[in-house]
Amino acid sequence: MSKRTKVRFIINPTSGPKSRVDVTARIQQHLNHQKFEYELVYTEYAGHAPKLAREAANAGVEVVVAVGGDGTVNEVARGLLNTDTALAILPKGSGNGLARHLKVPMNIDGALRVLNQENITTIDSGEINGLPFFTTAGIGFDAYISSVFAGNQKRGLQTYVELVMKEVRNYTHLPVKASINGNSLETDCYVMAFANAAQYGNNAYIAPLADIRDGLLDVCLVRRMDLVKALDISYCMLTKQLANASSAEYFKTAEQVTVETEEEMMFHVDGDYMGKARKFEVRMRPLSLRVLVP
Ligand SMILES: Nc1ncnc2c1ncn2[C@@H]1O[C@H](COP(=O)(O)OP(=O)(O)OP(=O)(O)O)[C@@H](O)[C@H]1O
Repeated sequence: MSKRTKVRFIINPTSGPKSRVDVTARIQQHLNHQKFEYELVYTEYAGHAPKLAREAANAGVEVVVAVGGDGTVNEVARGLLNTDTALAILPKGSGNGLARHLKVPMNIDGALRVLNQENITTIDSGEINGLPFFTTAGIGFDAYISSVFAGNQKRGLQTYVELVMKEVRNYTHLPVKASINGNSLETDCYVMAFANAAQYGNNAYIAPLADIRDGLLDVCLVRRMDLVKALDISYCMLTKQLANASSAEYFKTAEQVTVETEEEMMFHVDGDYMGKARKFEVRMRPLSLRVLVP
């Protein structure tokens, strides 16, 4: 028998809805065992997955599978950056932005079929204040929502939408100084989203023009918010029209974006709240991660 590909599944037991499919049984049933030899490891705490992924890469494991949502994908992918080991995704979160962008099926069996095909491409990643992101990062309202969502007992899309509807009136813009494509900009900022992939997850397209292999950062700025704009932006996100919407401004850049604020602003990385800062430096790392795609 020819040499089998080594695969490590890194499973976040806390991610996704409570009623979950038995992932290990599905792997046993649907993985092509003639092609792959595999092991399963479980994360024991937040921040464990990068170590588990890097350890696998150093040991010559060819594919590491993130079993979880975008937070888990971020942690696993971080550990694999600039290595020969490829990332695969078994989506188990509520948003699954990177998996959706890459057209990985949302069901475990379909995602395992993608794994079995072993079709690999290389994608960009982004970095905000030195922290890697693969889907989106952002400052302002979306980070505020991720901070509130993190403390919420209930998860899922409905909870998320309810939270956004409630908090959109409570959150207010802050003045920022930004440098984008060599232009200085003094503006109010309700939200500034930095995108590698086109969507936040759940088919909410914050950056419909994003190409994950073009080396470019897509930036979406909403200066101020009111109810009419909130409805327009929601509609445009769901219909992939945000790049042309009057309520938002959209840029693509190959250069570093710098944003400075007097007052600390919250930021997130792939939907996980990261804290506050007064200065943000955002850049791309072109073609820095190998991934399995359909
Ligand atoms: N064993 C663990 N215990 C507690 N937290 C963990 C553990 N393993 C990973 N985490 C943390 O859980 C966070 C959320 O995981 P993930 O995004 O995969 O699931 P989710 O929040 O259910 O999905 P979504 O983001 O799509 O809603 C990760 O960022 C990670 O830091």
